[in-house]
Amino acid sequence: MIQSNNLSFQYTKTGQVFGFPNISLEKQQHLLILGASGIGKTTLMHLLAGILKPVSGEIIINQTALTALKHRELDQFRGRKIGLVFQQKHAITSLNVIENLQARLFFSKKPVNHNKIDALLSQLDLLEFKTSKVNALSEGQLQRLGIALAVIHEPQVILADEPTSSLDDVNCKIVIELLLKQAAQTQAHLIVITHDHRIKPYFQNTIAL
Ligand SMILES: Nc1ncnc2c1ncn2[C@@H]1O[C@H](COP(=O)(O)OP(=O)(O)OP(=O)(O)O)[C@@H](O)[C@H]1O
Repeated sequence: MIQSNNLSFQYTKTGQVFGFPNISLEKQQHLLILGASGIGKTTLMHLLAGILKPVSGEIIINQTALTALKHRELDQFRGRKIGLVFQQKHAITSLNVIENLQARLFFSKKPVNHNKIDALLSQLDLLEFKTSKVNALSEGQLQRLGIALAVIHEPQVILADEPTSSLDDVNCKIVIELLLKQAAQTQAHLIVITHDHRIKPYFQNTIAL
């Protein structure tokens, strides 16, 4: 269950005040958040991930009020319960594919299960690149690694920032279907924040910023 009420945010004391619509998702429901460039989509994603603290309002994820957590508790909560698919690829370039996944599990304090890692890499068509260095991967492979890094620790919420906007129609379909499949496998909520209207048909719940 995810709920947000009366969320607002300001980057600086005299800067623009961002107000966000309330979110209410029941178990396993997904959400598409649409909005034009600069409207505050990434800001909202960072609030939902606990990276930014709202000026007012509250966010509750499966009985935990993010807004009541202290800095360290919030970091732990994010590390264990949230999976982030970033706009920019964020794998560690000095490590290979499997080492990146192991590092992610280490930071989440989750055990390394090699069968699970192989199964995920296989689903994402990355198994043969398991020992490849990140900078040897293609753009599409890097994007799929981004998804693997977001879901390997089986988060309760997958937050994806513009995962499809730079993709052609074929790859857009592949990526959104992969994200939905991963969410279904771990019974996670999937929240996609984007200006890409092509993925609207995949979501029952939509909010426009
Ligand atoms: N760290 C920051 N300090 C001050 N202003 C910021 C900061 N980050 C973002 N902003 C401003 O806040 C507004 C919203 O930014 P945000 O990145 O949330 O928009 P967005 O809807 O995700 O845009 P895009 O689709 O172009 O990525 C923009 O005007 C941006 O310049």
